Amino acid sequence: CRKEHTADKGGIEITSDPVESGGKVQFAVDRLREPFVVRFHIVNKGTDNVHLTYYTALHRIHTEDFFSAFRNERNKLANVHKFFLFFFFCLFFPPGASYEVEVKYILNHYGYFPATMYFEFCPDLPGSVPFCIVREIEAAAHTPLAVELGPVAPYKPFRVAAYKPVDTIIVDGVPPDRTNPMLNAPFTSALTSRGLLSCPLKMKNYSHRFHLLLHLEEIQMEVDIRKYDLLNQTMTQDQGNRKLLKLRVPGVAENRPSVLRGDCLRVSKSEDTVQPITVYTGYVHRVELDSVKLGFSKKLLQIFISNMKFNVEFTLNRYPLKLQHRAVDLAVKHQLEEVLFPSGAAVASVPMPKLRSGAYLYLENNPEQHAAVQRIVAGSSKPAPHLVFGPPGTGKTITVVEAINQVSKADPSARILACAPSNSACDLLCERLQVNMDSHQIYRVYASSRDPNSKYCNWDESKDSFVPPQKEVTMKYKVVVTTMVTAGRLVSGGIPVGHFSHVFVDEGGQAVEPECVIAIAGLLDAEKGQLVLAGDPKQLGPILRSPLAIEHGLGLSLLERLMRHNSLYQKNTDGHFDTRFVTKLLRNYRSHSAILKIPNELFYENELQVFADQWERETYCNWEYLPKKGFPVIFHGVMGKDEREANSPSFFNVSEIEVLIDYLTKLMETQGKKGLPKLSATDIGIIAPYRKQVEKIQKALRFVPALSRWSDLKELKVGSVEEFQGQERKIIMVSTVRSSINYVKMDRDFNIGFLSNEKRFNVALTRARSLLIVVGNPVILKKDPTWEKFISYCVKEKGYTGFDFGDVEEEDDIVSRLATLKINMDSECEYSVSLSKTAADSRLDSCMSFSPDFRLYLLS
Ligand SMILES: Nc1ncnc2c1ncn2[C@@H]1O[C@H](COP(=O)(O)OP(=O)(O)OP(=O)(O)O)[C@@H](O)[C@H]1O
Repeated sequence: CRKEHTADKGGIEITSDPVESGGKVQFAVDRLREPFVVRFHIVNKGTDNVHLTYYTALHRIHTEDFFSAFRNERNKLANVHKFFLFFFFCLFFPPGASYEVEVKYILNHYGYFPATMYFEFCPDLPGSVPFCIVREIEAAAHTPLAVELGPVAPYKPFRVAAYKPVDTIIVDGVPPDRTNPMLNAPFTSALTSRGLLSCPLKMKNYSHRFHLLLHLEEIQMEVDIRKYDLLNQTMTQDQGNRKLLKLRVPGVAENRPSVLRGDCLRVSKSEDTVQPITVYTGYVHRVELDSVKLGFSKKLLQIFISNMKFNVEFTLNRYPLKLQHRAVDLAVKHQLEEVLFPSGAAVASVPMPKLRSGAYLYLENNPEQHAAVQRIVAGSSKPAPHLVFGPPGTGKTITVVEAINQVSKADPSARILACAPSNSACDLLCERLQVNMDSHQIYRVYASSRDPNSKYCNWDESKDSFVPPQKEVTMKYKVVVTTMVTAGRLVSGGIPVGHFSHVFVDEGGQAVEPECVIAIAGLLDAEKGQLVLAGDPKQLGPILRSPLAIEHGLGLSLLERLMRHNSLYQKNTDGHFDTRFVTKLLRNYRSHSAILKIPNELFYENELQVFADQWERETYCNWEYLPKKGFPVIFHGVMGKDEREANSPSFFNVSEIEVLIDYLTKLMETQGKKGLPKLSATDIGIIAPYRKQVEKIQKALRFVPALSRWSDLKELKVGSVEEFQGQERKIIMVSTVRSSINYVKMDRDFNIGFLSNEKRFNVALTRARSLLIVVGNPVILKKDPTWEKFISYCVKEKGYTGFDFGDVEEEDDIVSRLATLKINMDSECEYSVSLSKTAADSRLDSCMSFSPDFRLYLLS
């Protein structure tokens, strides 16, 4: 369809200066606010008379930025137009005649400004049908930084291999040391009754139902992973270890596909066609940004030569799934009914203890937090779990940390397991625990794929690697911190049931129930153990692939299930929670009220109260670069381009990075002046939804000399929303990247990006204490109702700056014009449209969003 539109036809030929390629005229504008001219030469090379009936530009650039002049061959100015209007006239084109259209670009901002030129012609013959020729224009204004960050190679997507059943011989490879061999057991369960899925979850059907849901999820994962299979790939010998082969896997850093150390891939030589085909399994020894290092059998290494082509199949890592299957079985075996389906019957009345002095005893200023810690120390909900829930920044993690501290002080024999779904959340727990507890008492257990950053952990210096936690060593520590999945290793390692008197789970809303149960079943005593779950169901939840598993409740965390379906955790008739079981926190100690306003309105019924320290939250209220003093939120509108490079599927947007770097430089220049505090790189966090953008931002941080004045620049955290869940920074910058509407569906399908994901929006926008800067394309983001609220709020409060998208009102003018027109499209489509106002609205709205392909699609 696009080719059809951009093709010359009817004898008319359109060339341009700068020269177009494939219907696209691309050029860079060196200086802002200076005109750049694109010339279109229209020649009738045919034998018939033709009329140019109208031409127009579809775009959203401010009218002052873009206008055209129309000249005939004697260079006389025929017409000067400002675009954003449709031009109707009838220009006679006899054979051999030529005209020139000049389009002048004046860019006021750095960024990427696309437009589509649309010319319509009609042959001068009775009954003839009009036709159109389209040219796309892409104007870009970039700083040297953007040039440095631009694509290293044009994007070339990987070809998806079609599945063909073949007869194979498998040659096993060499796994890395200490890989748990408990992987890839055969898929056993028979998918039985639908009834099992439709009846309510009970202890009786607990394991069966979760086995079934987990298998449904696994089937979908199997289907999804096939999409990443690769054809005709070469591998290289690793320079450091010649026994390993390196394979490029673009997207691996973004879990597309998800590959971890110890996983295995299957490769076969592309030239092998005679069956049975030999398939070599390679074990992943190391995952890098866009490649993996694989250990194969000698048999492959002996025949390996460079440039040898391979077909590659990814396989699913079943380890976390197997642990979840085992956990739900153990839950039944160890009769955890009063923990997972508490009735409250066995709850004893216990006195509230007096708390000992501790680092976080400022919790005394908050009666809910203080009481929660007391109740946890007393074990007042036992054996039922105690839930701590509340919106962002209300001190859930601090309450958990202080409760751990107080429990360990009150009972020297207490042994505590502290878990969270992600490593970053576990690291935060460790960091905060160490404020008040002796580091010798805390043991951080890492999975083998992690870098060590804690002194007391399962890192073996002599082996330069993580080792499985030794039972005797682990049991000596008062507090063990690990992710829920890695907690499964404690069960495998033989830590006895009841060793841990307490299990604390932070960010409990982020894990599916069987994942959470890994840290409980086989570890916690069903009667004497105390489980504490903290989290916020409105923040990031579990990531699942199977629509069927989601439909039947696998997406519900244990925390959320208890809150929704168990009366102990619901408000009683007087509208209050039973505080023996539930603590609801509502005082936000983190952020300025302007930062919280929209999330509070959208997700928390305005219940959230601002309690953050006044000096801290208002630190940036007078910053000279705020669009409005007193409102420490900036939405900086950027007309960027979401690009990809080489064959990585991940996106980046250099125009947004330029703006981020500009703000960072301004923050650096102004720190310590005019009442602003000195800043360290750890005070700032940058959130981006795609791995490539994270990588490019990190590169930009190294590129800008001014920023090297921050000696701890490496500590400036750049990461995904998932990596920021539970975290906070004085200043948070968010780069939304998305600038083309036609990638939005992809975001939804792969569960990436910011759009169409309220929870990600909520987490990203509630991390800042005193300054929040969001950089993005308002026109695209506004299509999402949540973002539309936030952007309108920023505009209304005068926190909006950057590219002027205020022309949207003017669209109404065009829409009304359109509405009155009968538009004849090209002969292929052969339809005349009389647009109604509403139809025109939606058509034009879509036309005006920046994707050229999409606009062309609509035109057709
Ligand atoms: N009672 C309190 N008084 C003063 N500051 C507090 C209090 N409780 C928590 N804080 C501070 O508030 C901030 C947010 O706390 P915390 O990270 O525990 O919140 P959270 O509810 O876990 O947040 P999130 O939902 O984002 O994970 C921290 O800086 C913490 O030190």
